[in-house]
Amino acid sequence: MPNWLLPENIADVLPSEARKIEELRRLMLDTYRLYGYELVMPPLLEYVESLLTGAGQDTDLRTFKLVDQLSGRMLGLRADMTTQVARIDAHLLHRNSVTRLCYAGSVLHTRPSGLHATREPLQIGCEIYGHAGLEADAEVQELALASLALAGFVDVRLDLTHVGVLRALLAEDAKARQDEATIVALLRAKDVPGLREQTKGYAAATREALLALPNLYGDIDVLTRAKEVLPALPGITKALADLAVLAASALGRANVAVDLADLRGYQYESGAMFSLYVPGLPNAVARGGRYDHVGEAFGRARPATGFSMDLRELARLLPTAERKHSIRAPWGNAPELRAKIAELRKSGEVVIQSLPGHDIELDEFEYDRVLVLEEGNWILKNLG
Ligand SMILES: N[C@@H](Cc1c[nH]c[nH+]1)C(=O)O
Repeated sequence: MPNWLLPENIADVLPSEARKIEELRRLMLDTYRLYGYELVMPPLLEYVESLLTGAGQDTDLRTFKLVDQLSGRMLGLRADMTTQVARIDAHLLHRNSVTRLCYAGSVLHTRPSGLHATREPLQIGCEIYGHAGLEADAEVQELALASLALAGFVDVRLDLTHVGVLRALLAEDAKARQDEATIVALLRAKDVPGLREQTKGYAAATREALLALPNLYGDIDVLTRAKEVLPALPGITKALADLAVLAASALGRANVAVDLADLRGYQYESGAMFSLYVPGLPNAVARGGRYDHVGEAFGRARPATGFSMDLRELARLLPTAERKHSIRAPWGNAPELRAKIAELRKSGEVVIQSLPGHDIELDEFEYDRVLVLEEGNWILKNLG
Protein backbone atom coordinates (compact mmCIF):
# COMPACT_ATOMS: atom_id res chain seq x y z
CA MET A 1 0.00 0.00 0.00
CA PRO A 2 1.53 3.38 -0.94
CA ASN A 3 2.14 5.40 2.20
CA TRP A 4 0.33 8.46 0.90
CA LEU A 5 -3.03 6.78 0.80
CA LEU A 6 -5.60 8.42 3.08
CA PRO A 7 -8.09 6.41 5.16
CA GLU A 8 -11.56 5.90 3.75
CA ASN A 9 -13.86 8.91 3.97
CA ILE A 10 -10.93 11.15 4.92
CA ALA A 11 -9.71 13.64 2.32
CA ASP A 12 -7.43 16.56 1.68
CA VAL A 13 -9.17 19.77 0.75
CA LEU A 14 -7.54 21.35 -2.31
CA PRO A 15 -7.13 25.10 -2.92
CA SER A 16 -10.36 26.25 -4.54
CA GLU A 17 -12.51 24.07 -2.26
CA ALA A 18 -10.55 25.17 0.80
CA ARG A 19 -11.10 28.82 -0.12
CA LYS A 20 -14.83 28.23 -0.52
CA ILE A 21 -15.03 26.59 2.91
CA GLU A 22 -12.91 29.28 4.56
CA GLU A 23 -14.92 32.11 3.04
CA LEU A 24 -18.13 30.55 4.30
CA ARG A 25 -16.61 30.05 7.74
CA ARG A 26 -15.59 33.72 7.99
CA LEU A 27 -18.89 34.98 6.62
CA MET A 28 -20.89 32.93 9.08
CA LEU A 29 -18.80 33.64 12.18
CA ASP A 30 -18.92 37.36 11.35
CA THR A 31 -22.71 37.12 11.05
CA TYR A 32 -23.05 35.26 14.35
CA ARG A 33 -21.03 38.04 15.97
CA LEU A 34 -23.55 40.56 14.69
CA TYR A 35 -26.22 38.64 16.64
CA GLY A 36 -24.02 38.72 19.78
CA TYR A 37 -22.63 35.16 19.69
CA GLU A 38 -19.20 34.86 21.35
CA LEU A 39 -16.70 32.52 19.71
CA VAL A 40 -15.31 29.63 21.77
CA MET A 41 -12.72 27.02 20.84
CA PRO A 42 -13.15 23.75 22.74
CA PRO A 43 -10.33 21.19 22.48
CA LEU A 44 -10.16 18.52 19.82
CA LEU A 45 -9.77 15.81 22.44
CA GLU A 46 -10.94 15.36 26.01
CA TYR A 47 -11.43 12.62 28.59
CA VAL A 48 -14.22 10.46 27.22
CA GLU A 49 -16.34 10.80 30.36
CA SER A 50 -16.63 14.54 29.94
CA LEU A 51 -16.96 14.34 26.16
CA LEU A 52 -19.82 11.87 26.40
CA THR A 53 -21.59 13.31 29.43
CA GLY A 54 -25.14 14.07 28.46
CA ALA A 55 -24.69 12.55 25.01
CA GLY A 56 -26.30 9.33 23.90
CA GLN A 57 -25.09 6.02 22.54
CA ASP A 58 -24.83 7.33 18.98
CA THR A 59 -22.17 9.82 19.99
CA ASP A 60 -20.33 7.14 21.95
CA LEU A 61 -20.19 4.86 18.90
CA ARG A 62 -19.08 7.75 16.70
CA THR A 63 -16.20 8.79 18.96
CA PHE A 64 -12.62 7.72 18.23
CA LYS A 65 -10.94 6.72 21.49
CA LEU A 66 -7.29 6.55 22.49
CA VAL A 67 -5.23 6.25 25.67
CA ASP A 68 -3.61 9.36 27.13
CA GLN A 69 0.13 8.70 27.63
CA LEU A 70 0.26 11.31 30.40
CA SER A 71 -2.61 10.15 32.59
CA GLY A 72 -3.29 6.63 31.34
CA ARG A 73 -6.93 7.65 30.98
CA MET A 74 -9.13 7.22 27.95
CA LEU A 75 -9.43 10.21 25.64
CA GLY A 76 -11.98 10.80 22.93
CA LEU A 77 -11.73 12.88 19.75
CA ARG A 78 -14.83 15.03 19.64
CA ALA A 79 -17.59 13.81 17.32
CA ASP A 80 -19.84 16.80 18.09
CA MET A 81 -19.04 20.17 19.66
CA THR A 82 -22.45 20.92 21.17
CA THR A 83 -21.87 19.10 24.46
CA GLN A 84 -18.39 20.66 24.75
CA VAL A 85 -19.91 24.12 24.42
CA ALA A 86 -22.57 23.20 27.01
CA ARG A 87 -19.73 22.21 29.36
CA ILE A 88 -18.04 25.58 28.79
CA ASP A 89 -21.28 27.38 29.61
CA ALA A 90 -22.04 25.25 32.68
CA HIS A 91 -18.54 24.96 34.18
CA LEU A 92 -16.38 27.81 33.02
CA LEU A 93 -18.51 30.85 32.43
CA HIS A 94 -20.62 30.76 35.62
CA ARG A 95 -23.07 33.19 34.09
CA ASN A 96 -26.68 33.16 35.14
CA SER A 97 -27.76 35.43 32.36
CA VAL A 98 -28.32 34.45 28.75
CA THR A 99 -25.13 33.34 27.01
CA ARG A 100 -24.78 33.05 23.26
CA LEU A 101 -21.81 31.03 22.01
CA CYS A 102 -20.63 30.02 18.53
CA TYR A 103 -17.88 27.70 17.31
CA ALA A 104 -16.27 26.24 14.20
CA GLY A 105 -13.91 23.29 14.13
CA SER A 106 -13.25 19.79 12.86
CA VAL A 107 -15.00 16.84 14.45
CA LEU A 108 -14.20 13.20 13.75
CA HIS A 109 -16.54 10.28 13.21
CA THR A 110 -15.56 6.61 13.51
CA ARG A 111 -18.09 5.84 10.79
CA PRO A 112 -19.34 8.16 8.05
CA SER A 113 -22.99 9.21 8.35
CA GLY A 114 -23.57 8.27 4.68
CA LEU A 115 -21.74 6.42 1.92
CA HIS A 116 -19.88 9.48 0.66
CA ALA A 117 -19.93 11.54 3.84
CA THR A 118 -16.61 12.66 5.26
CA ARG A 119 -15.46 11.31 8.60
CA GLU A 120 -14.03 14.73 9.36
CA PRO A 121 -16.85 17.26 9.12
CA LEU A 122 -16.10 20.91 9.80
CA GLN A 123 -18.78 21.69 12.32
CA ILE A 124 -19.99 25.25 12.76
CA GLY A 125 -22.83 26.27 15.03
CA CYS A 126 -24.47 28.50 17.61
CA GLU A 127 -25.92 27.77 21.03
CA ILE A 128 -28.00 29.87 23.45
CA TYR A 129 -27.98 29.09 27.19
CA GLY A 130 -30.17 30.47 29.93
CA HIS A 131 -33.55 30.97 28.26
CA ALA A 132 -36.21 28.29 28.39
CA GLY A 133 -38.75 30.13 26.23
CA LEU A 134 -39.48 29.54 22.56
CA GLU A 135 -37.90 32.90 21.67
CA ALA A 136 -34.47 31.27 21.93
CA ASP A 137 -35.54 28.35 19.72
CA ALA A 138 -36.94 30.80 17.19
CA GLU A 139 -33.68 32.75 17.19
CA VAL A 140 -31.48 29.73 16.48
CA GLN A 141 -33.90 28.57 13.82
CA GLU A 142 -33.71 32.01 12.21
CA LEU A 143 -29.93 32.03 12.42
CA ALA A 144 -29.68 28.58 10.84
CA LEU A 145 -31.91 29.77 7.98
CA ALA A 146 -29.88 32.98 7.68
CA SER A 147 -26.69 30.90 7.44
CA LEU A 148 -28.03 28.94 4.49
CA ALA A 149 -29.25 32.15 2.84
CA LEU A 150 -25.75 33.61 3.26
CA ALA A 151 -24.29 30.56 1.58
CA GLY A 152 -26.65 31.22 -1.35
CA PHE A 153 -29.31 28.55 -0.81
CA VAL A 154 -32.78 29.83 -1.69
CA ASP A 155 -34.90 26.72 -1.72
CA VAL A 156 -34.73 25.47 1.87
CA ARG A 157 -37.03 23.02 3.66
CA LEU A 158 -37.41 23.16 7.41
CA ASP A 159 -38.58 19.93 9.08
CA LEU A 160 -39.87 20.31 12.61
CA THR A 161 -40.34 17.70 15.28
CA HIS A 162 -40.56 17.54 19.08
CA VAL A 163 -39.23 14.86 21.42
CA GLY A 164 -41.93 15.86 23.93
CA VAL A 165 -44.49 13.84 21.98
CA LEU A 166 -42.69 10.52 22.47
CA ARG A 167 -41.65 11.43 26.03
CA ALA A 168 -45.27 12.09 26.98
CA LEU A 169 -46.38 8.77 25.50
CA LEU A 170 -43.61 6.83 27.24
CA ALA A 171 -44.31 8.52 30.58
CA GLU A 172 -47.76 6.92 30.49
CA ASP A 173 -46.56 3.40 29.84
CA ALA A 174 -43.83 1.71 31.92
CA LYS A 175 -43.50 -1.20 29.49
CA ALA A 176 -42.96 1.06 26.49
CA ARG A 177 -40.54 3.19 28.50
CA GLN A 178 -38.22 0.21 28.93
CA ASP A 179 -38.04 -0.22 25.16
CA GLU A 180 -37.35 3.45 24.42
CA ALA A 181 -34.18 2.82 22.36
CA THR A 182 -35.91 0.21 20.17
CA ILE A 183 -38.94 2.42 19.66
CA VAL A 184 -36.77 5.38 18.68
CA ALA A 185 -34.90 3.20 16.17
CA LEU A 186 -38.16 1.93 14.64
CA LEU A 187 -39.62 5.43 14.44
CA ARG A 188 -36.44 6.78 12.85
CA ALA A 189 -36.66 4.06 10.22
CA LYS A 190 -40.44 4.62 9.89
CA ASP A 191 -40.68 0.85 10.25
CA VAL A 192 -44.43 0.45 10.77
CA PRO A 193 -44.53 -3.40 10.63
CA GLY A 194 -41.67 -3.49 13.15
CA LEU A 195 -43.49 -1.00 15.33
CA ARG A 196 -46.68 -3.04 15.14
CA GLU A 197 -44.78 -6.13 16.31
CA GLN A 198 -42.92 -4.23 19.03
CA THR A 199 -46.01 -2.57 20.51
CA LYS A 200 -48.14 -5.73 20.77
CA GLY A 201 -48.13 -5.87 24.56
CA TYR A 202 -48.46 -2.12 25.20
CA ALA A 203 -51.59 -0.32 26.45
CA ALA A 204 -53.96 0.22 23.53
CA ALA A 205 -53.71 4.02 23.68
CA THR A 206 -49.89 3.98 23.63
CA ARG A 207 -49.85 1.50 20.78
CA GLU A 208 -52.29 3.47 18.68
CA ALA A 209 -50.40 6.70 19.23
CA LEU A 210 -47.01 5.17 18.45
CA LEU A 211 -48.38 3.62 15.26
CA ALA A 212 -49.83 6.98 14.24
CA LEU A 213 -46.50 8.84 14.52
CA PRO A 214 -44.88 7.64 11.24
CA ASN A 215 -47.88 9.01 9.34
CA LEU A 216 -47.82 12.38 11.03
CA TYR A 217 -45.66 13.86 8.33
CA GLY A 218 -46.36 16.69 5.88
CA ASP A 219 -47.16 20.40 5.89
CA ILE A 220 -48.24 22.26 9.00
CA ASP A 221 -51.75 20.80 8.84
CA VAL A 222 -50.12 17.74 10.40
CA LEU A 223 -50.32 19.62 13.69
CA THR A 224 -54.11 19.73 13.44
CA ARG A 225 -54.22 16.05 12.50
CA ALA A 226 -51.90 15.19 15.38
CA LYS A 227 -54.23 16.92 17.83
CA GLU A 228 -57.06 14.71 16.61
CA VAL A 229 -55.27 11.37 16.65
CA LEU A 230 -52.86 11.67 19.60
CA PRO A 231 -54.02 11.54 23.23
CA ALA A 232 -54.53 14.97 24.81
CA LEU A 233 -51.67 14.60 27.31
CA PRO A 234 -50.26 17.90 28.60
CA GLY A 235 -46.79 17.09 27.15
CA ILE A 236 -48.25 16.47 23.71
CA THR A 237 -50.48 19.53 23.74
CA LYS A 238 -47.50 21.69 24.73
CA ALA A 239 -45.23 20.12 22.08
CA LEU A 240 -47.78 20.71 19.31
CA ALA A 241 -48.33 24.30 20.44
CA ASP A 242 -44.54 24.90 20.46
CA LEU A 243 -44.25 23.54 16.93
CA ALA A 244 -47.08 25.78 15.73
CA VAL A 245 -45.20 28.84 17.02
CA LEU A 246 -41.90 27.76 15.47
CA ALA A 247 -43.55 26.89 12.15
CA ALA A 248 -45.20 30.31 12.05
CA SER A 249 -41.89 32.05 12.72
CA ALA A 250 -40.29 30.36 9.70
CA LEU A 251 -43.13 30.90 7.25
CA GLY A 252 -42.03 32.80 4.18
CA ARG A 253 -38.38 31.93 4.77
CA ALA A 254 -38.53 28.19 4.23
CA ASN A 255 -40.93 25.46 3.18
CA VAL A 256 -42.07 24.23 6.54
CA ALA A 257 -42.85 20.58 7.14
CA VAL A 258 -43.62 18.61 10.29
CA ASP A 259 -42.41 15.05 10.88
CA LEU A 260 -43.34 13.75 14.31
CA ALA A 261 -41.41 10.48 13.85
CA ASP A 262 -38.17 12.21 12.86
CA LEU A 263 -36.06 11.51 15.92
CA ARG A 264 -32.65 11.65 14.28
CA GLY A 265 -30.19 13.47 16.42
CA TYR A 266 -27.65 12.87 19.12
CA GLN A 267 -30.22 11.81 21.74
CA TYR A 268 -29.55 14.76 24.02
CA GLU A 269 -32.45 16.76 22.64
CA SER A 270 -35.27 17.56 25.05
CA GLY A 271 -37.76 19.71 23.13
CA ALA A 272 -38.43 21.09 19.67
CA MET A 273 -35.93 20.01 17.01
CA PHE A 274 -35.43 21.03 13.41
CA SER A 275 -33.56 19.86 10.32
CA LEU A 276 -32.83 21.91 7.23
CA TYR A 277 -32.71 20.40 3.75
CA VAL A 278 -31.56 21.85 0.44
CA PRO A 279 -32.03 20.44 -3.07
CA GLY A 280 -29.37 17.95 -4.13
CA LEU A 281 -28.74 16.37 -0.76
CA PRO A 282 -30.96 13.75 0.90
CA ASN A 283 -29.44 14.32 4.35
CA ALA A 284 -30.12 17.37 6.48
CA VAL A 285 -27.49 20.12 6.02
CA ALA A 286 -28.20 21.65 9.42
CA ARG A 287 -29.75 20.31 12.59
CA GLY A 288 -30.73 21.93 15.81
CA GLY A 289 -32.98 21.94 18.80
CA ARG A 290 -33.42 22.16 22.52
CA TYR A 291 -31.30 20.06 24.89
CA ASP A 292 -31.93 21.39 28.38
CA HIS A 293 -30.70 18.40 30.35
CA VAL A 294 -27.09 18.44 29.07
CA GLY A 295 -26.19 21.36 31.38
CA GLU A 296 -27.69 19.34 34.24
CA ALA A 297 -25.28 16.51 33.46
CA PHE A 298 -22.45 19.01 33.96
CA GLY A 299 -23.80 20.00 37.35
CA ARG A 300 -25.67 23.15 36.43
CA ALA A 301 -29.11 23.04 34.89
CA ARG A 302 -29.22 25.54 32.06
CA PRO A 303 -31.86 25.74 29.38
CA ALA A 304 -30.11 25.26 26.04
CA THR A 305 -30.89 25.37 22.36
CA GLY A 306 -28.76 25.65 19.24
CA PHE A 307 -27.91 24.34 15.79
CA SER A 308 -24.92 23.12 13.87
CA MET A 309 -23.95 22.16 10.34
CA ASP A 310 -21.04 20.79 8.33
CA LEU A 311 -19.30 23.47 6.30
CA ARG A 312 -17.51 20.95 4.08
CA GLU A 313 -20.80 19.44 3.02
CA LEU A 314 -22.35 22.85 2.45
CA ALA A 315 -19.40 24.07 0.39
CA ARG A 316 -19.51 20.92 -1.73
CA LEU A 317 -23.02 21.83 -2.86
CA LEU A 318 -22.04 25.32 -3.96
CA PRO A 319 -20.59 26.20 -7.35
CA THR A 320 -16.82 26.67 -7.52
CA ALA A 321 -15.92 30.24 -6.69
CA GLU A 322 -14.66 32.31 -9.61
CA ARG A 323 -10.91 32.62 -9.91
CA LYS A 324 -9.65 35.85 -8.43
CA HIS A 325 -8.01 38.39 -10.72
CA SER A 326 -4.38 38.92 -9.88
CA ILE A 327 -1.24 40.73 -10.94
CA ARG A 328 1.99 39.08 -12.06
CA ALA A 329 5.12 40.87 -10.93
CA PRO A 330 8.78 40.07 -11.55
CA TRP A 331 10.95 38.90 -8.70
CA GLY A 332 13.38 41.60 -7.52
CA ASN A 333 14.73 43.62 -4.65
CA ALA A 334 14.55 47.05 -6.18
CA PRO A 335 13.01 49.37 -3.53
CA GLU A 336 10.60 50.95 -6.06
CA LEU A 337 9.34 47.53 -7.11
CA ARG A 338 8.90 46.40 -3.51
CA ALA A 339 7.11 49.62 -2.62
CA LYS A 340 4.76 49.32 -5.58
CA ILE A 341 3.93 45.69 -4.75
CA ALA A 342 3.30 46.57 -1.10
CA GLU A 343 1.01 49.42 -2.12
CA LEU A 344 -1.01 47.16 -4.44
CA ARG A 345 -1.35 44.45 -1.80
CA LYS A 346 -2.45 47.03 0.75
CA SER A 347 -5.25 48.05 -1.57
CA GLY A 348 -6.43 44.41 -1.69
CA GLU A 349 -4.82 43.30 -4.96
CA VAL A 350 -3.29 39.84 -5.24
CA VAL A 351 0.29 40.29 -6.49
CA ILE A 352 2.25 37.15 -7.28
CA GLN A 353 5.96 37.39 -7.91
CA SER A 354 7.31 35.04 -10.58
CA LEU A 355 10.33 33.11 -9.44
CA PRO A 356 13.10 33.18 -12.06
CA GLY A 357 12.93 30.28 -14.51
CA HIS A 358 9.57 28.91 -13.31
CA ASP A 359 6.01 28.95 -14.53
CA ILE A 360 3.39 29.23 -11.85
CA GLU A 361 0.32 27.05 -11.93
CA LEU A 362 -2.57 28.34 -9.92
CA ASP A 363 -5.96 26.95 -9.17
CA GLU A 364 -7.44 29.98 -7.62
CA PHE A 365 -5.92 33.02 -9.28
CA GLU A 366 -5.95 34.24 -12.80
CA TYR A 367 -3.52 36.87 -14.02
CA ASP A 368 -5.23 39.74 -15.74
CA ARG A 369 -2.49 42.34 -15.25
CA VAL A 370 1.28 42.44 -15.14
CA LEU A 371 3.61 44.87 -13.38
CA VAL A 372 6.24 46.22 -15.79
CA LEU A 373 9.02 48.79 -15.62
CA GLU A 374 8.58 51.51 -18.19
CA GLU A 375 10.75 54.59 -18.32
CA GLY A 376 11.81 54.09 -14.70
CA ASN A 377 8.23 53.61 -13.36
CA TRP A 378 6.48 50.43 -12.32
CA ILE A 379 3.13 50.42 -14.07
CA LEU A 380 0.27 47.94 -14.52
CA LYS A 381 -0.52 46.62 -17.98
CA ASN A 382 -3.60 44.60 -18.88
CA LEU A 383 -2.99 41.13 -20.19
CA GLY A 384 -4.90 40.41 -23.40
N1 LIG B 1 -24.97 19.18 17.27
C1 LIG B 1 -26.27 18.73 16.86
C2 LIG B 1 -27.17 19.87 16.50
C3 LIG B 1 -27.39 20.80 17.64
C4 LIG B 1 -26.67 21.89 17.96
N2 LIG B 1 -27.22 22.40 19.08
C5 LIG B 1 -28.24 21.64 19.41
N3 LIG B 1 -28.34 20.66 18.55
C6 LIG B 1 -26.14 17.81 15.66
O1 LIG B 1 -25.13 17.84 15.00
O2 LIG B 1 -27.08 17.09 15.38
